[in-house]
Amino acid sequence: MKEKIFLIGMMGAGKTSVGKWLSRELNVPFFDTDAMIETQLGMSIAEIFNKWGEVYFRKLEREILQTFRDKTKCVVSTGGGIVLAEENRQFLRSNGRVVFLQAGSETISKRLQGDDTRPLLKELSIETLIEQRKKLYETTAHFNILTDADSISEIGRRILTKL
Ligand SMILES: Nc1ncnc2c1ncn2[C@@H]1O[C@H](COP(=O)(O)OP(=O)(O)O)[C@@H](O)[C@H]1O
Ligand SMILES: O=C(O)C1=C[C@@H](OP(=O)(O)O)[C@@H](O)[C@H](O)C1
Ligand SMILES: [Mg+2]
Repeated sequence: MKEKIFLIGMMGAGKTSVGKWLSRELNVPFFDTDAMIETQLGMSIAEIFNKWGEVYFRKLEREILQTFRDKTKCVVSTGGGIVLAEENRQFLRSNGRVVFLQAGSETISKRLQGDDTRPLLKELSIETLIEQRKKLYETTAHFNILTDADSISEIGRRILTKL
């Protein structure tokens, strides 16, 4: 593998889990944009949304993404809303291989049941978010992978065959 791999897709699609698996398999560093933001501020994503709001979070997210310009081989799991900014969509496509992890709303609801770490779900339904973002994920990614029926390692292996 010569390049950076960016995982995009809805919350609960498995970006963080599959990204960790891929980085272990490929023996390259793993990054998660949400974890990087949390470390930078010393606050959880939910706390950042609560205290500073989504607009500020998106600014941090854009800045964090830019730090990958100078990095080489690695796996990057992004936050589900990274594609909302045109600047990020362009950056992702021109700086690595972009994989859209796709999951249906039922799968996502099941996976995120009882989860209180994703503040946006308090305001918007999963269906609405999919509706708003599906096209953006599709046009940003080099290819997509359906994740509803497979385990994390199976999804990881399917990505490896397509890279
Ligand atoms: N393919 C899968 N099968 C079953 N559970 C999964 C799968 N992918 C992710 N999960 C579970 O769904 C939840 C959200 O996964 P996560 O990797 O954090 O997704 P994302 O980073 O895309 O929001 C976690 O509890 C994770 O264990
Ligand atoms: O879809 C979104 O807008 C968000 C997804 C989250 O990341 P995951 O996709 O890893 O859950 C996190 O960045 C934040 O809660 C906002
Ligand atoms: Mg994640």
